[in-house]
Amino acid sequence: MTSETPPLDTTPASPITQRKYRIATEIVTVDNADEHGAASVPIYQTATFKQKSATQMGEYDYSRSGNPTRSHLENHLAKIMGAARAYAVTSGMSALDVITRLVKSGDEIIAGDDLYGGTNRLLSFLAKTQNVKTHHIDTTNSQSIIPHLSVKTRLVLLETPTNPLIKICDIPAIAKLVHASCPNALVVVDNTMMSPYLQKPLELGADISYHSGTKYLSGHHDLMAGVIGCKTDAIGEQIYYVINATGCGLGPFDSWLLIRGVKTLSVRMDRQQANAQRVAQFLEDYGFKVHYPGSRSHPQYELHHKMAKGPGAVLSFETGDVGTSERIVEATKLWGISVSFGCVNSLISMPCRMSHASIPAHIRAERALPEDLIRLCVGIEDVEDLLEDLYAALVSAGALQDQALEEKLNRLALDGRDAVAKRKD
Ligand SMILES: Cc1ncc(COP(=O)(O)O)c(C=O)c1O
Ligand SMILES: N[C@@H](CCSC[C@H](N)C(=O)O)C(=O)O
Repeated sequence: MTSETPPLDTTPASPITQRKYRIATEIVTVDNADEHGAASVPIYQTATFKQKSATQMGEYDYSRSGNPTRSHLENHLAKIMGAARAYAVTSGMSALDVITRLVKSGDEIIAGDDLYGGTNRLLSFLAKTQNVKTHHIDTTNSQSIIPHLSVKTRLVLLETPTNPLIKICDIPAIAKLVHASCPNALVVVDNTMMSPYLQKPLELGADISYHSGTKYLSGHHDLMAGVIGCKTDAIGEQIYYVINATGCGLGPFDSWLLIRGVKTLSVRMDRQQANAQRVAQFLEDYGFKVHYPGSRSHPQYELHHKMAKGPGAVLSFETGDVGTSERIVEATKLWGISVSFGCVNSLISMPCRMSHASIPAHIRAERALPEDLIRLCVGIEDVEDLLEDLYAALVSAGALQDQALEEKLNRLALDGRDAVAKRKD
């Protein structure tokens, strides 16, 4: 697709009320006017497109510039994100890379003090190599942005909820402050944790909303992708220019996989967050400090629910001891030890050892990121199995006392060792 081609109108409406379909319907309804009536969007696995003549160019010429499978995905994403334009690129980091290319040497970025480790790494790289300074602030206090706003401010980069401390910021309030004093600044929201099903930053005042499509949008950890949604065509033009110039557009097969994955977003998310709610409650009942916007104890519970339709399925909790946390993570069986989130399978990780290990230890300490923090990404399994597995891990790690279960777990471990020894004999 060329930068001039407007997205297809993919906004069907209810025949009775004439209003836009509800988000769960929009998510699963991928328009596909295929000439053969293919039920699934075809994969245009091609680098080039033949032209009618030397002077008459078709809609597509080269897949770096545009590909019909990617266009289908992008039109669909624009619809569900409420974006004028949406673009699909090769990873979430690639999406942020494209966005930060709108920043020039001497400009400044304002970002949170709790944010994904890879984002922190890219911002540090820009500071070292491009003379682009980032001010890291506590985004939970909207006013804390004011002293840093200036003519140099080009991007204000927000996560809400943040990864991994699940802090919430007030998108409308911050966007208002930024737009009032810095007309050239763009408010950019990393909406990976929520997905457009739960939260639509562009409708809350953001100029750009982006996602790691690797996570909820695809849902199965079988692809890497990034998605950029733009509030206006003018911003979309700038973003498209960078994508075409740098060549990071998503390939046809991954575009197809992402179309397939996104169709089940609402059912996955409903189930995942229902499970997460139970897991958060379970941990709170045992006295752990839990970070989850579905918990009434979350300091910004009200604010989060003003902006989002649900709490999502990522939560973190503290045990008070790094060794205990390591033992818990290693004792789980159903919860896979893995970075990332948004997958249908449940995952457990220690951010300071894994996803946020690239943030130097002294900066993690300055930003009060607890070293013992455990992050849970809750999947679609039967929640009773998830709770039993977590309970057994907490007991076996010594975080909870249950002598009968401890003895049983020890017996099972010994039986297991005996069985292995017998097999070797
Ligand atoms: C909040 C958040 N944003 C962006 C990214 C980057 O996405 P990707 O891994 O697809 O590059 C990640 C994780 O990797 C993330 O957790
Ligand atoms: N080795 C990777 C770690 C990726 S972390 C992925 C995800 N965003 C998460 O929060 O778990 C890296 O250093 O980038």
